[in-house]
Amino acid sequence: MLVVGLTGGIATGKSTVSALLKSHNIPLIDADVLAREVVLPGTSAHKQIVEYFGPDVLQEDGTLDRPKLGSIVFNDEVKRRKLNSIVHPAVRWAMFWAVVQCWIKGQKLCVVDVPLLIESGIHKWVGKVVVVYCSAEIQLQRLMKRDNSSREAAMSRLNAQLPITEKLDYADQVIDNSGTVQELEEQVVSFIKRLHREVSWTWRIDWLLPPLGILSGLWTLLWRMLKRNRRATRKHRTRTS
Ligand SMILES: CC(C)(COP(=O)(O)OP(=O)(O)OC[C@H]1O[C@@H](n2cnc3c(N)ncnc32)[C@H](O)[C@@H]1O)[C@@H](O)C(=O)NCCC(=O)NCCS
Ligand SMILES: Nc1ncnc2c1ncn2[C@@H]1O[C@H](COP(=O)(O)OP(=O)(O)OP(=O)(O)O)[C@@H](O)[C@H]1O
Repeated sequence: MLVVGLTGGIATGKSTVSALLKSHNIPLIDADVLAREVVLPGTSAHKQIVEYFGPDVLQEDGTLDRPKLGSIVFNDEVKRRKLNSIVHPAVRWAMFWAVVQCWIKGQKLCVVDVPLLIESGIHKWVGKVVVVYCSAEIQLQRLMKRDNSSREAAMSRLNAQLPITEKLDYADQVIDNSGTVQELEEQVVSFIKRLHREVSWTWRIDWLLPPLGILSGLWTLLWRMLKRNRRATRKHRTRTS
C-alpha cells in the first residue's frame, strides 16, 4: 500500500485538496480531525492540557476553547511546544492505527493529511510527499478572509510553521494552488490518475504476501532516505560553491 503524505502551509489549500481527494474516493486520514478527537473530555491529553494551561482554556461543556488556546500557543513558542508534546504522540498513534486499518481493508493507497508532516519528521515514514503551495502573501490573504482575523494574528499562525518555500524542498510532488479552485481541481484529478498508475497491480501481491509487502515498504523508505541525502548534499554544495 502506498502511503502519501499531504501537507502545505497554513491556508495554502490543503483541506481543499483533501476534500477533492475524498470526493474521488481516495481513503484519507486527516490529522486535524484526529487532533480534535484525542483532546475530547475524558482523554489523557485533555487532562494534561487542563493541568498545564488551566481551566480557563475550557468552554462551559468541558471541551477546549480552541480560539482561546490558539491565541495562547500561536503567540508563545514554549507553550506551543508543550501543547504539541501532549497532543502529537496521541495523534501519531491514532494515525498509525488508521493506516493499519486501510491496509487490512486491502486499500492500494491512502493519503495522510498532516499540516506538520515535515516539522514532526513524519515525512520520513511515507512513500511520497505532496506539498500544496501558494505564496506567503496569498496564504495571509486567504487566512485573514477564512478566519476573519487581523494580519497580525494571521502572521503569528504563519510563523508557527516552517516557511512554505522550505517545505518545497521535501516535496516529491507540488500542487500549486496560486490560481482558482477550478485550476486546483484539474491538478488534483491528474495527480489521482498518476497515483493509480504508480500503484498498479503489485499492491495485490504485496497485500497477499505480507513479507513481500514489508520488504517493498522497507525498500521505499530506504530509497527515499537515499534521495533525501543526495538532495541535501546537492543543496550544501550549491550553498558552499
Ligand atoms: C491550537 C489549537 C487548539 C487551535 O485550534 P483551531 O481549531 O483554531 O485550529 P485547527 O486545529 O483547525 O488547526 C488549523 C491549522 O492550524 C495549524 N496548526 C495547528 N496546530 C499547530 C501547531 N501546533 N503548530 C503549527 N501549526 C499548527 C495547522 O495548519 C492546522 O491545519 C489546535 O490547532 C491544536 O490543538 N493544535 C495542536 C495540535 C496540532 O499540532 N494539530 C495539527 C495537526 S497534528
Ligand atoms: N484556489 C483558491 N482560491 C481562492 N480561495 C481558496 C483557494 N483554495 C482554497 N481557498 C480558500 O482558502 C482558505 C484556506 O484553504 P484551506 O482551508 O483548504 O487551507 P489549509 O491549508 O487546509 O489551511 P489550514 O492549514 O489552516 O487548515 C479557505 O477559506 C479556502 O476556501
